[in-house]
Amino acid sequence: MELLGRLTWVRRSPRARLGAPARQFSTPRLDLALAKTPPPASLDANFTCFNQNCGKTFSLGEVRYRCACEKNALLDVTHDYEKIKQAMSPSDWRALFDRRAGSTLWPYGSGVWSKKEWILPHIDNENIVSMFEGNSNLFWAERFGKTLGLSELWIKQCGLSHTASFKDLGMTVLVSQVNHMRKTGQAEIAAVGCASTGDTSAALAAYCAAAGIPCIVVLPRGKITTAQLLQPIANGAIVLNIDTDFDGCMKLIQEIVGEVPIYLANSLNSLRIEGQKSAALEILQQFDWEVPDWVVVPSGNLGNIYAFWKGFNMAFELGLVNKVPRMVVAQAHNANPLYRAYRDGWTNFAPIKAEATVASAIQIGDPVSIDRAIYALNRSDGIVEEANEDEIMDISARADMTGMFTCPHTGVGLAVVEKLRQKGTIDRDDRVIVVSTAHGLKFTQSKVAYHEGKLKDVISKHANQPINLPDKSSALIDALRTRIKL
Ligand SMILES: C[S@@+](CC[C@H](N)C(=O)[O-])C[C@H]1O[C@@H](n2cnc3c(N)ncnc32)[C@H](O)[C@@H]1O
Ligand SMILES: C[S@@+](CC[C@H](N)C(=O)[O-])C[C@H]1O[C@@H](n2cnc3c(N)ncnc32)[C@H](O)[C@@H]1O
Ligand SMILES: Cc1ncc(COP(=O)(O)O)c(C=O)c1O
Repeated sequence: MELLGRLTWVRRSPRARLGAPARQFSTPRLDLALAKTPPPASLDANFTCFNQNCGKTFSLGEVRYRCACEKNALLDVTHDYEKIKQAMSPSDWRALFDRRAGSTLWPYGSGVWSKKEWILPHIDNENIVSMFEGNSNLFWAERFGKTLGLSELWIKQCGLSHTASFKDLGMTVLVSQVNHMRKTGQAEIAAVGCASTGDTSAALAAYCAAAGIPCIVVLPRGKITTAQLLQPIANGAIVLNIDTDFDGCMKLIQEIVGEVPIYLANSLNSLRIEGQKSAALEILQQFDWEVPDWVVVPSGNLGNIYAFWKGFNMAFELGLVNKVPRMVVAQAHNANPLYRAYRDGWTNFAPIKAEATVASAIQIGDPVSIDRAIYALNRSDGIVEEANEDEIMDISARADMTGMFTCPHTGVGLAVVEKLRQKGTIDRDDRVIVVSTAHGLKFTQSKVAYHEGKLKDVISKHANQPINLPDKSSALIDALRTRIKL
């Protein structure tokens, strides 16, 4: 309670300092200035069974992760497209989103909450837990793109975020809904919990700490980076380190949430997908609502590929754009169950035991969102491609030498682009987006090992070592002359 009180104080402080009156969260006058026609309050969203033949719906206020049908199917948050169309024309929706992006207005300046009516329309603005996430840069990899024979390679830098991965986008939505349910007394939720390969737990811990909600994270011991482990520790989460892999942690957390009032925050929970889809809408905004040709998403549990497709498809179905890009799932060879199924013509999907990979956040062999991913790929003429350890680290090093600082997952995406370009699947003039899912600074261990030439199965062709020298200018100049013409 005390922390919740403090959050209110944080939000009030800028206005208080300016001597402004007490905070009005949903500021209708400002919203009017941002959108000539404010959307009606009647928009709403529900959980719907992902199995199209079932169609059961449930309130978002219910604690529920799967349908009640015999298939135990996943859920999807659904919106009434007719109501959205009636509320405003496509050009007015585009204008509203463009005006809000990056503005100072709570909560609409957030990249996620700037699309509130398409995400969680019903939630009270004062119950939203936001760190003004999203609005991440779309980096034009001009020099690096040329080396791959591409004129338009763009990197959506989702790692430029509060906890340094795309997980913030989904977690603001999930934790806001939990906060809303706790505040309105809709559900008894003692804590929120997740299994994680490191980034989900970091995001959950931060958003829970901001809201004053207890947080539990279940981690595969020794299989995440030091930076990722430190994040939930610093944010005061209860950190459970288990001698298993991510798939094992996922099973454990699902068993736990069935028995005690802990709310599940993995992307099995479709609320996460709703926030993550906002990054697709941002990409459209960043191209002035022109649709790119390819969007490549490094994937593990397969929630994010569906989230991106859903964002693009929503803009298409609602008439804001005229097509959906081709979606590409990029997997690490050591954790490639979807790639195997795709390669075999979708005849059979079988979970695997994922092996260790430098792309440790996607070391997942039994992806929960398998049905969502196949659905998205089938509807976007999608592709699955893989990259091995050497390919991941080699391309990451080459990209870094053109000014990036890639995490290994972004390396998987880049390696896949290189392969598809070499095969001629991607054309020279195609507009290609690689989703950078996390910040490279969370994954320094593998980068250091690469430059020291110590990584298993990797040839460090582009290793760059610091040159240790005595405290003498002549020694510096001699050393420089061995590297550049002076
Ligand atoms: C300085 S306040 C200005 C007041 C604002 N016009 C309003 O809605 O009342 C807005 C800025 O604070 C930021 N911000 C970040 N976290 C916030 C939070 N938790 N609550 C409110 N604003 C936040 C955003 O960067 C935003 O640009
Ligand atoms: C995709 S371009 C769209 C073209 C743009 N309207 C123009 O001025 O030509 C705009 C986006 O690219 C981004 N951007 C990042 N690095 C850039 C760079 N080096 N050159 C151009 N745009 C860059 C920003 O995120 C920006 O939102
Ligand atoms: C950095 C990073 N990239 C990619 C992924 C994969 O996303 P998804 O599990 O939704 O496929 C994750 C998390 O699992 C991640 O942390």
